[in-house]
Amino acid sequence: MSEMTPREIVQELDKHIIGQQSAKRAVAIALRNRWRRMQVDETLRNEITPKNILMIGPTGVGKTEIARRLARLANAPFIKIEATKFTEVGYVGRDVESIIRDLVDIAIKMTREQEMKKVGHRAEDAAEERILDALLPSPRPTGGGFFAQPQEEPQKPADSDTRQKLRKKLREGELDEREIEIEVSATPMGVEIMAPPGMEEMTSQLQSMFQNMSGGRTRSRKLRIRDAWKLLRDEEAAKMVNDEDVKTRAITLVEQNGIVFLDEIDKVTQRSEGASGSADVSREGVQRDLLPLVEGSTVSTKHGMVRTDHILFIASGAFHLAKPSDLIPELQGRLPIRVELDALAVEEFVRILTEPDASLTEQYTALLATEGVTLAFTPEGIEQIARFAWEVNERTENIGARRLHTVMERLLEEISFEAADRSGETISVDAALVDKHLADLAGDDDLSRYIL
Ligand SMILES: Nc1ncnc2c1ncn2[C@@H]1O[C@H](COP(=O)(O)OP(=O)(O)OP(=O)(O)O)[C@@H](O)[C@H]1O
Repeated sequence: MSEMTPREIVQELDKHIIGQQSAKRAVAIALRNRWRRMQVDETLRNEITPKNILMIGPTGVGKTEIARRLARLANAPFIKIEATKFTEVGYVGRDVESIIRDLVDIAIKMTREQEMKKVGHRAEDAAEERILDALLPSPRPTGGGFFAQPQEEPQKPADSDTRQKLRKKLREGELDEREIEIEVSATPMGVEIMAPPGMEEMTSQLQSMFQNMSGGRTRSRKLRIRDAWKLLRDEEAAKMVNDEDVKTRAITLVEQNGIVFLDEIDKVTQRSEGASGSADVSREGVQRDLLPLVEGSTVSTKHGMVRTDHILFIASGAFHLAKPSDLIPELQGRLPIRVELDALAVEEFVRILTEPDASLTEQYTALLATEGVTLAFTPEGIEQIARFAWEVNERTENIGARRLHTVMERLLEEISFEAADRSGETISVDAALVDKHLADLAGDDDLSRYIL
């Protein structure tokens, strides 16, 4: 659990997202409240539910980015889902509980990766032994035991001279390209088991039944040592990680720390674009379906039951036509914190291009540096890019900061293509260069619509 104070959280978010202070503050408080909740005594703790957030703002201004970065800071499992997905043809009636199931899958993956990292060193040692065993015939008189299985040996034999030499070479990477034959566990059968809704727990039982049937079988593979090493390391790490532990921890992680980002919530209100007759019913139906999740219910997943009471929900929408008050009252009540995000103008675009960690200009500069080309952005050049992106947004469709990606790609297309032949050059991205590459698009709305 993150122990960062709201101020620290906002400072961290500032490294990636320009402006939008009230949204940053709201999510920072929500995160800190989780920590606070864990400090109060247990009876009270169970009563305290998160104050969910409704983010209101046009597309591409950082709503998702704020939530995603927050999740990363908090090491929280995170899922983004479009509320409208549940109104699509073919999806009608698709149970919204799948959001939680997907979130649990994400948490399992996160937890397993963390656990594998923890046993990393031990796994690397074990992999090294197995490679040495494959390189050196086993010292024991076991007949054809060329591929010894160290995990079954009660004690490690002392290194012989040759083994020591090989170990040294192996560590220095001298043997990387050499081929060896190793025994690896046969990949589990490609059986994907789908259980009917509500009976997801059955899937994991069936899955493990199938896995037992394939029962620890191995097959031998010929691989370069470099590849074999990775494979064996992962295999050893997987053996050291306890799946049941991972499951339990992942479920706790979801229950206590999970974040669900519900995008386009405004589109499932009655007043949303193109709303008519029967569509209204299904839109409101989606809100009704979502309500139990947000209010707190138990969802059955293939890894176990998950309570949703303490999951943080961040709903978001542009609310151009609909208003938050068009949501069903119960849902409005469950999204008590309202924050508005501002539309972005030229000034913000300039900052987005240059200030965040790994900003777009930094990314392109680094990419072209690999070709020996130095990109030098001048302040006027950046200003011009920002202005251009803003104008296209105004004239065609406002897609917020996303426009910067398409504009930058277009601007640097020629340079990217030729970079390999221009090693050693320094290219100044100034106002003149920006004009030269983008001028033909500047006056042509139709062309802009297609290209940018
Ligand atoms: N204020 C900002 N600062 C830095 N980058 C931003 C900002 N706003 C948007 N971006 C960048 O623009 C892209 C799109 O932003 P984001 O996904 O947050 O949009 P959004 O507001 O959630 O829109 P939508 O509701 O359509 O999903 C991201 O790559 C993000 O990095």
